[in-house]
Amino acid sequence: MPIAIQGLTKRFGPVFALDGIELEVPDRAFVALLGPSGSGKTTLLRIIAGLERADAGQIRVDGTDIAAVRPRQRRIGFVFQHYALFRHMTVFGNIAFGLQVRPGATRPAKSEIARRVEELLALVHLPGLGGRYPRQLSGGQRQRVALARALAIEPKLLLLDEPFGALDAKVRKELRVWLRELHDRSGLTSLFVTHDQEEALELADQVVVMRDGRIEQQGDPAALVDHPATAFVSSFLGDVNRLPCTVSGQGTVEIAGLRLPADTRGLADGSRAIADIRPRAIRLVPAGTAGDGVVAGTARRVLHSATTVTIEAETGLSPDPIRIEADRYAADLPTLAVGDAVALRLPQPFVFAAET
Ligand SMILES: Nc1ncnc2c1ncn2[C@@H]1O[C@H](COP(=O)(O)OP(=O)(O)OP(=O)(O)O)[C@@H](O)[C@H]1O
Repeated sequence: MPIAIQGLTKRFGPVFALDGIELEVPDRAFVALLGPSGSGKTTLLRIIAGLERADAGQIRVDGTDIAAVRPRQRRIGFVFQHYALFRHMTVFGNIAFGLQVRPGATRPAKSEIARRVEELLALVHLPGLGGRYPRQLSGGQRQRVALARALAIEPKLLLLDEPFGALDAKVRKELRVWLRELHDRSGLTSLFVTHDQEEALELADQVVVMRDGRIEQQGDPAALVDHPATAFVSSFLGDVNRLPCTVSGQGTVEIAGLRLPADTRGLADGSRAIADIRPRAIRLVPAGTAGDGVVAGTARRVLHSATTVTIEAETGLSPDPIRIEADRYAADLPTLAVGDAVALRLPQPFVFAAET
């Protein structure tokens, strides 16, 4: 079901948890709400779910203002990180709960509930585990039961608040791939809260970046990564080298004498700006190489991780060394030691007005 949110505002004392949110979510979309702690993600989800009331604004789900619909009748399923399973109930009992508490006329027959629960257990890849208690399950299995419980009421809209936040990285990765498949198969519209940018970019069709109760930028993952609208989005979506620069003509910036092409629209010639360059976008070229966008430097640190090599190089372009991140299995990666001469080929940076 499509969601349309207009002017949604929520204050807690002096804090604007939400400050005039405008958001359109198309039918069947998988949308990630991404933002730092306290940016308003959970509050937005709780208001849609009916667990919290907005001070102002409107939410329409499938064209209907949900303020007039009781939470139970909204057909919204939710899975929250801390919204634990009922410990004293079996897996079966947990999943069946939403159907069993329906008023008489709309409550399915016992046999029908049993059939649905079995179907859901198969869907979340836990067949035959209906008789277990939550304590007899792993963290990942518990979250899948929580998802089956949310799906039991046949929601049109699924709200997920860091559902895998407490799980280890490997299980988390497996579950998010699986969740995306489940979303695609079931025809749901899903809103997923995370503060993990990798998770948001990998999972979602649309990513909404929030900051201080406002939407900073919204778009598909590629648009956000390739065209961050603000310095905040640029640094929030991944590691950046942030270099002071000057706008030196249409489509060019100068960083300590080095000229680079850049999208400088909206910035005045001669104005001070910042140039963001991702460590992964920098190429190491043989020392001594000259040419456009190439700067010479000296390696000051070389750090090895399981899959990458991070080099910090002093170049004179910025007070701090520039970080370069390379795939450690790249065929052309030179072996470097601290103190070696290096040359870096810089890509087109993201440029923003200097922060005042
Ligand atoms: N019940 C409450 N009472 C007072 N302030 C609240 C309440 N709930 C949220 N806030 C405040 O509203 C702001 C937004 O909080 P919210 O939980 O929505 O952020 P969030 O982006 O989900 O953060 P996190 O990633 O840490 O969960 C924060 O400043 C928070 O302290």
